[in-house]
Amino acid sequence: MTTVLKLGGSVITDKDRAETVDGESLERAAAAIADAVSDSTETDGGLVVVHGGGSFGHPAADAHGVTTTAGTDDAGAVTEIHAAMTALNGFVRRALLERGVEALPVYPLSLAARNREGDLALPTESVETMLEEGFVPVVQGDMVTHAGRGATVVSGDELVAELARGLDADRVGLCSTVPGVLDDERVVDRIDSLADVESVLGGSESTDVTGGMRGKVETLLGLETPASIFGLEGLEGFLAGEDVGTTVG
Ligand SMILES: Nc1ncnc2c1ncn2[C@@H]1O[C@H](COP(=O)(O)OP(=O)(O)OP(=O)(O)O)[C@@H](O)[C@H]1O
Ligand SMILES: C=C(C)CCOP(=O)(O)O
Repeated sequence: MTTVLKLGGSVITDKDRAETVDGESLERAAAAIADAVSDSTETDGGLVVVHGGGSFGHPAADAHGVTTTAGTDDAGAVTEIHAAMTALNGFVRRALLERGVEALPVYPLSLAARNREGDLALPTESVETMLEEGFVPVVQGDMVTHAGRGATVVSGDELVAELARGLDADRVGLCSTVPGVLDDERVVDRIDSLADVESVLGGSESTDVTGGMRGKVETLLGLETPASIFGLEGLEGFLAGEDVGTTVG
């Protein structure tokens, strides 16, 4: 089984304090991943970890007026946003390495690009070889060059979708601050089309340049592999092969 798991920036950072990690949540996520990597047959085919921006990437991108569609030609701005994400990537990898997970960084800025239509091309050879060699790739939401627009943001959710396609992943999970997609505080079990949930989907409570829950569901609906959206309390279960939270697709 090849699994692609996103740790939402809203989970592993304090979204209301600039560039601050939520240490307790990151430790809890890293412990669940370390257990799964050492014990569970569910992750035998490899586990790719992707992480979002939280209070690292989003405020930096917002300050420069950059989103997934609004770009910049300013290399200083691109580097600043990229550096904020790289700093968070370092925290995630350190938490994993401390628990014996052989984590390696993957920086989409140097690997991926968007064409004029905004479609993302993400070569997967390096991630595939990392998996074959027993490493756990840790891929950050990032900036990418974008034909005709300089550089734009690439969200962790888009990277999850591209990696799931490119690696032909068996399981996809998005761990966020909510226990799933909520409809009046109740977790929606399954979403097959955007129309099912359009009225309840919103953005994010904090600064978020990539579309919050609505962007997440839209991105996941385009996938062949069903994807789960769940909270930190569902992470162990997801990694053990259980159905948790909301299934999209
Ligand atoms: N119907 C809904 N159900 C659940 N959450 C929703 C809904 N509508 C909007 N949201 C918001 O979506 C947020 C989750 O999206 P967000 O983009 O913040 O998560 P993330 O992927 O974990 O973080 P990041 O984008 O920083 O990586 C929730 O915290 C909530 O505020
Ligand atoms: C803001 C940047 C650079 C990445 C955002 O990724 P996301 O938090 O998954 O939407």
